[in-house]
Amino acid sequence: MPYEAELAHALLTVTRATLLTRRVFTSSTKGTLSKTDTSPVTIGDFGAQALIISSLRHAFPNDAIIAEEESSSLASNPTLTSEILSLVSSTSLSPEEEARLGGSIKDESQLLSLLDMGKSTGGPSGRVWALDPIDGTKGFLRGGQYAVCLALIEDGDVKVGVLGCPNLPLSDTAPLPTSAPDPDDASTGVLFSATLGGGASSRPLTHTSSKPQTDGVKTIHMHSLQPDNIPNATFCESVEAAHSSHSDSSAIAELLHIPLSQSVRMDSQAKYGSIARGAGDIYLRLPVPGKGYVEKIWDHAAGDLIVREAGGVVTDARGQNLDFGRGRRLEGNTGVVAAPQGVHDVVIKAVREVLEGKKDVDR
Ligand SMILES: Nc1ncnc2c1ncn2[C@@H]1O[C@H](COP(=O)(O)O)[C@@H](O)[C@H]1OP(=O)(O)O
Ligand SMILES: [Mg+2]
Ligand SMILES: [Mg+2]
Ligand SMILES: [Mg+2]
Repeated sequence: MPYEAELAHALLTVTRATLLTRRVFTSSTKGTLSKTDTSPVTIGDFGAQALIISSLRHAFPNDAIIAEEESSSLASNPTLTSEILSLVSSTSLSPEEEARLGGSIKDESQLLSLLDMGKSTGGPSGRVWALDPIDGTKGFLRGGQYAVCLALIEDGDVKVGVLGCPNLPLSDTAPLPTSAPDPDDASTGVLFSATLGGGASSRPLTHTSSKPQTDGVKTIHMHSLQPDNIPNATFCESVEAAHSSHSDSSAIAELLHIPLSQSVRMDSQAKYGSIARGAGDIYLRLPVPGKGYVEKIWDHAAGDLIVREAGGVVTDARGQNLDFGRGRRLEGNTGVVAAPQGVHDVVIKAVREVLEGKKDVDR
């Protein structure tokens, strides 16, 4: 199977990092800092990024990396740096698995230099890994959903995508969660993955060295929805109204005769994983007027491939494919609309009708 080695590595490194973030999630102190753009970052984000970059440098030394965080956000904070080092030094993987990932991080200076190895500018050619060590940091801090996201992009196309979603139910048939998860519940925690042309899968996040990662793997599919049954669809969107316009999504739902009670708000790329396994149907991310926000590739690459491989279509709000070959951001796209193949056209028509009806608004 093409990209088999890359997928196996991505699954293991995302597992190790997600288990680290879970330890921070359940701890009372998360070492939260505010970045220059005022968004939050925690020792969980830094720890997960350093571990994943370290393993990628070990296994694929010639590949470029684009990652969200950088060491300057730590603002030379020695207390937090040493907390992160102790966090990355404790592992629940076996010695063999640790060896596959290149082992642990030696000291603070290695930790800081690894954090800064995700500064590639990307572009239309070559291999680049896109990493979001914690997507949905606000959800992570609120006790809600978050995801550890890693994708391999080659010549602008996503070839491998893995999402670690520690707070989603393991069961593919469980409904979209609407309340805070119980992190101690053994039926919580799932990994989603896909390779281009190889389909999409889910598997348990719970990991012990005696339980290989091939245990519990299931192929996942979106619901096959047709225009006639759109009113039965469930849609999901960001919790944060600053990230996706809630008023536009309500207007679109009304046009499609989808009751608003069928909307679920959750943080992070857990939305992509949820619709890919049929625990929801449509993901709407609608530009907020006046913001001019350009989406980052690490917020979408893995989810885009997982949904497409599960039988969905992912475009921006104008119906254009997401273009991952334009650098660190999705410079050619605005918003995201992900839906099953059978209804994506109808959903885009409604999205355009609502957004174009407000053309006078700066967006
Ligand atoms: N104005 C914005 N519009 C859309 N997405 C945003 C905006 N500001 C931040 N984000 C990003 O949205 C992602 C979370 O999405 P969701 O709300 O669906 O969970 C985060 O990665 C966050 O980036 P950041 O890391 O800078 O906070
Ligand atoms: Mg993110
Ligand atoms: Mg993040
Ligand atoms: Mg962030």
